[in-house]
Amino acid sequence: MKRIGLIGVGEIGRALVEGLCEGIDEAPEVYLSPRGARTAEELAGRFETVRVCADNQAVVDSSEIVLIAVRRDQRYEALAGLRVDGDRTVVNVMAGVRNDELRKTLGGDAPIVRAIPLPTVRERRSVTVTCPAHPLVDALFEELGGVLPVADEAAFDVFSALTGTLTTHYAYLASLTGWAGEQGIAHAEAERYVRSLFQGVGRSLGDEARTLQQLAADHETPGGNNERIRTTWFDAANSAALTTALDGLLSDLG
Ligand SMILES: NC(=O)C1=CN([C@@H]2O[C@H](COP(=O)(O)OP(=O)(O)OC[C@H]3O[C@@H](n4cnc5c(N)ncnc54)[C@H](OP(=O)(O)O)[C@@H]3O)[C@@H](O)[C@H]2O)C=CC1
Repeated sequence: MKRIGLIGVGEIGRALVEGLCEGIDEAPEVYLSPRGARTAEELAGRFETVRVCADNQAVVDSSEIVLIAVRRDQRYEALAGLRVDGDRTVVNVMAGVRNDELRKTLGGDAPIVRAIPLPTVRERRSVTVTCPAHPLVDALFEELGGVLPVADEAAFDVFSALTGTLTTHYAYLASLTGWAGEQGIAHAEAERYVRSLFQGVGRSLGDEARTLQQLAADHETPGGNNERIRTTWFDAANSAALTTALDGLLSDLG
């Protein structure tokens, strides 16, 4: 049975513990840092294999894999004086902290793997990008919905940039709803309809036999309404603006 430690039991930490333990017969042992006390206590109360440790070093000492899930600026305090030797593996989930930066803050010579878990690990439905590949860590994320190991942090940054597009998607749907409201449609009706439209998109994305281009083509009548909006709104200028925003984000991540 795996022993997993978690330093930083906040939003993503909770999602990871729930994904690892909820409804699992042989859940791993999970050791939590004491900070984020309310969440840590609640998780330990809910899951038999979850325990809260006295301090962060006790988390390390109890675990084979140690996930570091504090905020970037909290890492100095969280990791001060901590030693993680080579018989353990560290998973760095902090956005914007490269593995070599973390290495400088962390005592010991444990291998460090970077990862981007998303909140849907809670339902074991999220593909997690890791760097570099590591058998234990990749097996852990495989159980949480899948793993996508990449060769270097330059590739990792490209995937990080993609995760930055999620809330824009919700804002786009809210804009569609707002536009319908301006045409006199009741907000609740517009929102219900937009949600239903795009839940259909979500389901069709699960059909991996068709490429994204095929899915778009299959939903579009030549000369029809979808083609009209795609070509008049998502035109060359709009597409170039998206590329510029992603390029800017990528260069800041690097
Ligand atoms: N939220 C997300 O969807 C994702 C987040 N991440 C990354 O995960 C990290 C955490 O994000 P998120 O969960 O949203 O943040 P939260 O603020 O929700 O959680 C941070 C947790 O760290 C705890 N903490 C602070 N200082 C220490 C310390 N010295 N020792 C132990 N624990 C400490 C906090 O405890 P207290 O409440 O007591 O201050 C809190 O529980 C970030 O680096 C973020 O970039 C990565 C992928 C997705």
